[in-house]
Amino acid sequence: MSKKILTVTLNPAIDYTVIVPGFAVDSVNRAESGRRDPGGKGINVATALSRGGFDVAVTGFLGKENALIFRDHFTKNSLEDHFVYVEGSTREGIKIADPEGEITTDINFPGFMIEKKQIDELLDKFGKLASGFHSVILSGSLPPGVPDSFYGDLAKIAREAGCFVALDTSRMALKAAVETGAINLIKPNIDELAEIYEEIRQATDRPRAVDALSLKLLEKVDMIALSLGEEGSRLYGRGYTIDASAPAIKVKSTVGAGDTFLAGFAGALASGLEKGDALKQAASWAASKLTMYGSGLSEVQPPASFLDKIKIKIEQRGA
Ligand SMILES: Nc1ncnc2c1ncn2[C@@H]1O[C@H](COP(=O)(O)OP(=O)(O)OP(=O)(O)O)[C@@H](O)[C@H]1O
Ligand SMILES: O=P(O)(O)OC[C@@]1(O)O[C@H](CO)[C@@H](O)[C@@H]1O
Repeated sequence: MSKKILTVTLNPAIDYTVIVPGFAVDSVNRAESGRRDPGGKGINVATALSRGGFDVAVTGFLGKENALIFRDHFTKNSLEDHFVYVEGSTREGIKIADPEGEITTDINFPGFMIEKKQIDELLDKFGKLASGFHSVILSGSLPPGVPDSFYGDLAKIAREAGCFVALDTSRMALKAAVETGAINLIKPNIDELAEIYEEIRQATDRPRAVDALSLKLLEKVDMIALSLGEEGSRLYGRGYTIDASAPAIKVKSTVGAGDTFLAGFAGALASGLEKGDALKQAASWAASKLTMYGSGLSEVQPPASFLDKIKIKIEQRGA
C-alpha cells in the first residue's frame, strides 16, 4: 500500500444532491432533502483511494472563493493538497437522485475560465511532483480555457517520470490524449465512445463495433476499462478480455460510481493484483458507492461484502 497516487481534477465541482422520490420532468417535484459535497472526478477518485488505505495527493485548479469546503475535505480525508488556486469560484453541479426510480439526473456547468499563466503554473507544479508517484489519474472535463491537448501533455510528463497513467474524460480531450500514446488506461462508457467515434455512433451492432474499436485503440493505450453501468464492465488488454458482472443492488445515486470503479481498479493494480482481481475490486468499490447518496465519497467503506457477488470471465485472444 505504500505506492503513492496523484489525481488531477482540472474542473472540480461542489455537487448539490437533491433527493426527490419519483422525480418527474415538466411537473412540480418535492425534495426530501439535499446535501452539498466537494466533488469532481479526480477528487472523488482520491477520496476513495484514501479510504482504501492509499497515500494520495490531489492537484488541478480550484476557485479561491469557495475553497473552504474542499480544504476541509482534504484535511478530513488525508489528501495532500497541490491545487493551483484561481480567482473566482469552483462550479456547483446539480444531482437529482430519485431513490424510487433508481435514476440519477446530472446537471453539470462548464466551470471557471482558466488563463494561460495558470496552465503554465500547473504544468510547472505537475512536472516537479510527478516523479514522486507510482500512478497518476487524470479525471473529468476540461474547464474553459484549457486546450483539448492538455491531458496528453500531462500524460507525457507523467510517463517520462515513470508513472502509470490512467485517464477518465470525454469528448475531444479523450480523443486527443489517446492519440499521444502516453496513456496506459482509459475508462470510458459507451456513450463517451459514441460521442467521439463515428463507427460506434453509426453501428447497428454496437457491442461488436465497441469490440472492434477497442482492439484498434489498444495500439495506443495498454488497457480500456469499459464501464457498462448495471451490466458491469469489460477490460480490454493486449491479448485478453475480462468481463466483470455487477451485483444486483438498490441504487441510491450513481454519481461517482465510475470514479469509485476507477479508484478500485487503479489502486488494485498499484498493489500488484492480477487484472481479473483488480476488475473485481473495482466493481465491488463501485457497488458500495451506489448504496449511498452524494459524491465526495468520504463515506465509502472498503467493500469486501460485494466481492463474492461479482463474477469474472477471462478470455485470451490469439497474439
Ligand atoms: N445499477 C448498477 N448496479 C450495479 N452496479 C452498477 C450499476 N451502475 C453502475 N454499476 C457499477 O459501477 C461501474 C461504473 O458505473 P458506470 O458504468 O455507470 O460508470 P460511468 O458511466 O463512468 O458513471 P459516472 O460518470 O456517472 O460516474 C459499473 O461498471 C458497475 O460495476
Ligand atoms: O463535468 P465532469 O468533470 O465530466 O463531471 C463532473 C462530475 O459530474 O463528476 C463527478 C462524478 O463522477 C461529480 O462529482 C462531478 O460533479
